[in-house]
Amino acid sequence: MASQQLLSVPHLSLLPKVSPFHPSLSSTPQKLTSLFHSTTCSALQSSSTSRITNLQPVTDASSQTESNVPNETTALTLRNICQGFVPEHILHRMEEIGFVFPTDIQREALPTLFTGRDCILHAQTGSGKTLTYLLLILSLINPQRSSVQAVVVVPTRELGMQVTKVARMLAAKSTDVEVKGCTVMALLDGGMLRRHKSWLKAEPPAIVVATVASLCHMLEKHILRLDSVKVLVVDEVDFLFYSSKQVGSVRKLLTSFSSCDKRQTVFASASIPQHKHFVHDCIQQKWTKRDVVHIHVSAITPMPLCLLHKFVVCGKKNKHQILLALLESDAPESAIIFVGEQSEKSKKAGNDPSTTLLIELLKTSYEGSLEILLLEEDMNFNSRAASLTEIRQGGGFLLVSTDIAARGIDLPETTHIFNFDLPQTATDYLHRAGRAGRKPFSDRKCIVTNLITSEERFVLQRFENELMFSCEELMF
Ligand SMILES: Nc1ncnc2c1ncn2[C@@H]1O[C@H](COP(=O)(O)OP(=O)(O)OP(=O)(O)O)[C@@H](O)[C@H]1O
Repeated sequence: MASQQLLSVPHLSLLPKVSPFHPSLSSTPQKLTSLFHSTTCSALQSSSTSRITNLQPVTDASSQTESNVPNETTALTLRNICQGFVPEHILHRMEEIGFVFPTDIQREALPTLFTGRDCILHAQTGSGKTLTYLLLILSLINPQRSSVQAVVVVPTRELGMQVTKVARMLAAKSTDVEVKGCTVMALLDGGMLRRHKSWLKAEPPAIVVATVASLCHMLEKHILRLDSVKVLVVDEVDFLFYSSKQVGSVRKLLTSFSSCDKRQTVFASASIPQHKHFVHDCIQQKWTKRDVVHIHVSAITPMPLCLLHKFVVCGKKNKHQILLALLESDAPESAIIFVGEQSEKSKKAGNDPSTTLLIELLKTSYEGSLEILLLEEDMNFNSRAASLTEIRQGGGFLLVSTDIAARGIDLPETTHIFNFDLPQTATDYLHRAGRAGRKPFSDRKCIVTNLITSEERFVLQRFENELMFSCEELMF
């Protein structure tokens, strides 16, 4: 069967076409083994033991060491993996930003991606999937060509802005080398589409980061064409396929607006439910080529090990007071408080949404120093952008949000997550929790606390079973 064929050991020819001067070949044979081993493991089975140090028991969130940083003299670097594929000035920039050692997904996926194969990047939240696919894109772009050569599709404007920022940082024009930088366009819902139309016609950018609706609008109006696209990335692919209303447009994008034979296709997410089925669909539906590789890192522990999970059983009436008490006792450096979306029934009844009530409570009763911010779907795009900009300007924050902040948003300062309302599914729990613990080489433990009623205990237990983590009860 096709899917079995995919998961078999790759041929030696799948090894990256490394130049004889590649540093990985110039030193020890061990390094060649390491590159091959990564590719083999990834296509064969789930792997990754690189965070084994995190298995040690911990007691609190304040033990802040950096002991997971690889040994500088012996470890494989991102440069080792990318040299010969990614232009030197981009490697230089990458190191300047601080990306020196590969995370597990980068080490395992990049060699396979550089061979040109379609890949499904399936790795924990905060594991560095964005840099993985951006390095592939930057290895293929020709900045001299005036055409769209790579497209990254994202589910929300916020995630799109974040990916654009990282892409622009890496692809910026180099000052000391005569190399043209490549342009990155953010084609996102709520943006100025008229201005983008003129830009696309006058001088097409090399990379487009887009939300589905805005991208399809441009394609349908023939303002943008995907003929010269070498790589198409769909980030948070399971969300776009299974949870959003845009699945029809995503399918069209993958099959009608472009053909999988003419591009390299990359899907990324921390959660791909029934992934074997998904791989099968990818081939059957021609979303990818037949030899697509599913690269699954940390399959046994989908939940990052740096997260500690707790719960407090409380009544609906004293939830607010419990939250205030937790904020005082835990003293987070920065936190996200997730609240469920208001139901249609509650809206019709004219009730205030929980987010508004919570913000009011915090503004009047929270005595800490963190800045209180709100992010939810119903806000206009400018207010949404303002909230995230304020966060990114530094200083501690207390962000009250619906699930709009649950996917992809990277706020590495976040030390605590509070589920004021439980999420709907285990997958949603995974992504909410994963907004904390986003420093790949840090040993820092972050805390996820759930405020639940006694009837919700079994729901949380189900999430624990499904995601293989355990939650400790806090007594108040
Ligand atoms: N090689 C690296 N060295 C140091 N930091 C890195 C490296 N790669 C990525 N990071 C950092 O790790 C954080 C998480 O990366 P990223 O946002 O790509 O995670 P992700 O896998 O896409 O997570 P999610 O599934 O939640 O979207 C970011 O702050 C990023 O800058």
